[in-house]
Amino acid sequence: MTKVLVSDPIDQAGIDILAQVAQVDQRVGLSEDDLKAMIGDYDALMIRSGTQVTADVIKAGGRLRIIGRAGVGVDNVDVPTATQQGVLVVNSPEGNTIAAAEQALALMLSLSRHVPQAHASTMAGGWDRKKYVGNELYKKVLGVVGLGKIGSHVARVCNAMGMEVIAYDPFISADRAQQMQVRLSSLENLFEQADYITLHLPRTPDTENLVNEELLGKMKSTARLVNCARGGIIDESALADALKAGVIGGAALDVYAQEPLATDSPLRSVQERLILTPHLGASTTEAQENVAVDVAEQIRDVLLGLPARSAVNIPGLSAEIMERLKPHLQLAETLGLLVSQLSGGQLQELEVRLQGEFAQHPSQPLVIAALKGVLTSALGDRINYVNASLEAKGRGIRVLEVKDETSKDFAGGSLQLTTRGDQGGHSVTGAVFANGDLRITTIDEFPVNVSPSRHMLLTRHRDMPGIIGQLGSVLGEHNVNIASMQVGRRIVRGDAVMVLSIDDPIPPSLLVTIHAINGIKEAHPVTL
Ligand SMILES: NC(=O)C1=CN([C@@H]2O[C@H](COP(=O)(O)OP(=O)(O)OC[C@H]3O[C@@H](n4cnc5c(N)ncnc54)[C@H](O)[C@@H]3O)[C@@H](O)[C@H]2O)C=CC1
Ligand SMILES: O=C(O)CCC(=O)C(=O)O
Repeated sequence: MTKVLVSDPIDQAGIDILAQVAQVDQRVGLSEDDLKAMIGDYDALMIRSGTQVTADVIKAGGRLRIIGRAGVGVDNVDVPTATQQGVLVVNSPEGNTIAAAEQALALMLSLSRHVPQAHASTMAGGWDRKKYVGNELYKKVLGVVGLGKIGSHVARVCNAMGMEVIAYDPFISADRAQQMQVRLSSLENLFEQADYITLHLPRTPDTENLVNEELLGKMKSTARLVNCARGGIIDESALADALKAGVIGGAALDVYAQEPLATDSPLRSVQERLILTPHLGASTTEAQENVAVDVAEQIRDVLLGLPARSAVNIPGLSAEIMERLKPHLQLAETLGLLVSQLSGGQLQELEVRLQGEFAQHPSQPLVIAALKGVLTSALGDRINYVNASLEAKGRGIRVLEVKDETSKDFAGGSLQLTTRGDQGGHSVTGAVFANGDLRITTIDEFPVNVSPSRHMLLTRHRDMPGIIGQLGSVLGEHNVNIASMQVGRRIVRGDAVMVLSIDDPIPPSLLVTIHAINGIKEAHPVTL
């Protein structure tokens, strides 16, 4: 029975999708130890930001195939360990973009018009119209740090509100910024010039405490800072001090270095000019339904053996590419399986050569598929698209990618895999024919035209009378049925290869007999 554990509150629409293919257990509020004890029974885990999916949790998930994060940030998942263990991590990169952007806008407006403070004062019986005089956003300078999905939506809305928008994002081109009517700036400049600063970047080792005492000191004394991105990007003690000393005009935070916010956090001692919300950026009905459906659909698809559209730990392998390149990926994996079984021994290098039209496809997914095939013989089910590159690297296998657009061997091009290792090397080529059929087109230097089949026997032998007959007899005597047979050779009575598709695997004792046939130089049973 396929089982999914849901360990954070998830919209019912997502649960209904998961229930189409699995037993769904909802257990909110588990400790790390509880999770470790339970995870071994589950094929998938669905979370929001509340669950910490640590390395130990992932390692305890013996049959865990996918972790779905109903949201953007995967900083509560140990992604490197998931990758190493071959566990796919998916998220919902766009489901809560608008919600988070609107939370930042709500906080900016709340800061400029003192909405929470005025509300509290009025509820307490007051009627203070002087104390809560605010400022307009119109014609003010907004500094956006991180001009990605959320940052650019904030920029668009604020442009429409008549603000001048500047941005700092080292990964965005000036052209792209210009299209959004945003002027790029240095981080220091932005902090000096802006009346409002809003953060929309990820928390990484580079961005931790990025907004520190020094940067806060550059802000105008009237300027206001909003963080709806991630806690830990702002040094919270330095911010508390800056607010108390009037170094900056105000701040509004939705996210914190430690969540829930510690009772003794220095932020709690700031009396004025600070608005705090408990990580509500994604908490709209619409966003929660979007992310739940988006991630549940991906979990369902992966459990059914289909690709996920927003995989975090398979770079370059989107669902769209998986679908478009399906036969090509199958070919790469099949050739990988084939060449690794021909090669044996310790592999040191794999060359992936994309020839003719093949060279126009993105190479990274094809390389990953080839590596998956190559490593399957050694690692079986443990290897998948998630961990293939990492496992290859860990084994010291050098991967070379070659694109040769000039090759004209087949209309759709061809793919060649060549191994080099302690037992020499082998090379196989294949193509995808118009109807999606896969063909093996060369084995080492010999041309062949073979459809891959589950069990095969490949020999390298001297091209001389009697060998084919003898091999056929030996297989017959051992009750191994031959489905098809083909010989490839370059010169008469030189070396040749024989490719047999057989209905049954070759037992080891039979292989010894085959090797003993005069003229047979190599014999490789292959399972694809
Ligand atoms: N408060 C909440 O509930 C929510 C928070 N988030 C958080 O919001 C943040 C932004 O999310 P998206 O816009 O969807 O991500 P995104 O990936 O579309 O954009 C992030 C941008 O930050 C930029 N960036 C990276 N390093 C930077 C640096 N050192 N300095 C400046 N810019 C840098 C990137 O180039 C990118 O353009 C993420 O941290 C995400 O986890 C997202 C959704 C809800
Ligand atoms: O699940 C949540 O409410 C948090 C959303 C969030 O921070 C994210 O998607 O990165």
